[in-house]
Amino acid sequence: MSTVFSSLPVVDIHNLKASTLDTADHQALSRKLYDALSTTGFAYIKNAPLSFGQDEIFELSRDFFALPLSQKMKLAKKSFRQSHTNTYRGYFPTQPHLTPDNLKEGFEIGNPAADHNKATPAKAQKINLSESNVWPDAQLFAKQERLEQIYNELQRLAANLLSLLAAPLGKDPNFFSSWIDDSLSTLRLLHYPPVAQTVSPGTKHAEQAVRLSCTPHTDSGILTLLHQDATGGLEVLNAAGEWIPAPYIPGSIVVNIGDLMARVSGSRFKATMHRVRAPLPNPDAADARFGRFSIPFFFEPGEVCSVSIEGEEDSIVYGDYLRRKMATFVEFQEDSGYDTGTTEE
Ligand SMILES: O=C(O)CCC(=O)C(=O)O
Ligand SMILES: [Fe+2]
Repeated sequence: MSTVFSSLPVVDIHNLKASTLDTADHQALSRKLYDALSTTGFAYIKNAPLSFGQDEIFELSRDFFALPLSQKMKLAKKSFRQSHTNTYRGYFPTQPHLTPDNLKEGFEIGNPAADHNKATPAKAQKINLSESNVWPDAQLFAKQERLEQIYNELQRLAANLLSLLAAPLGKDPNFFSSWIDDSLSTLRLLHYPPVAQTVSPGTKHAEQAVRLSCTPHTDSGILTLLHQDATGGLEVLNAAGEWIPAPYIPGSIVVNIGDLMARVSGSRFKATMHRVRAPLPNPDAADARFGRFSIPFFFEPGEVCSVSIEGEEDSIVYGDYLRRKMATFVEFQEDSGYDTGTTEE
């Protein structure tokens, strides 16, 4: 359980830019991050060493989602288009018929440098966790290479943050190193279309009238690095049961802990519940189809990585853990509502 916070801590990580951190700076930064993640489970980080900013990453994301649905559906995962071979990476459309309070479309990519020919357990399973990425035609979307660079930078940043956390957790400095090999991290572009806020008759409490586009959840994995646009709507649950807004702070990204990392840390790190309020229609927007955009990067270990859990004798094989979790994710349920046989739209 997190603490009774009323705002989220901000941690300036400009020191990370220095290639060799002096020990005192390193320890101070480790401590600040540790304090944030062991109380609220969430923090804004500022001055991250990234080559791209808010404007670039969201322009790129808008370009993707502005593609016609027929083009995006060419990249749809097999659960939406049975004739497709991509089971894990690619596009998922909104599913208003299944989840009106989870109204989002997304595009997911994995490690661009992964060796897809390597034999992994995934090949024999329904969902291939190590499959290659799928991309729109380059004439329609020219940003594949840039997105791959962004993936690599976020992966490096997550690995650096993890290495800062090893010492305060009392772990060996290389404790997280094996998690980087063949990592299954996911970069997920998300778009939440605008939703008219209709309050059902008889709704007494403001809380019941809240329209959501992402239902309350904890992230399942290790560490999430989230870029969000300036629309607002992300809220984080404190220990008193209050939803605390986590609006965009210019120049920041949000970092939060997932369930597995909470276990690895012997519950010292908190995997805190969060949700996203549905964005309102904005008649002044340049494109009225657009509501909110966000880009979580989920840092994840490799499929065969053995993750040791504090206080538990047996370690967990990450791929097995992920498959069990995925059985509960709506984007991975078969959705015949989208399939019109084998014909492409
Ligand atoms: O869109 C957001 O701000 C949060 C998304 C999120 O929590 C998730 O994808 O796990
Ligand atoms: Fe989340």
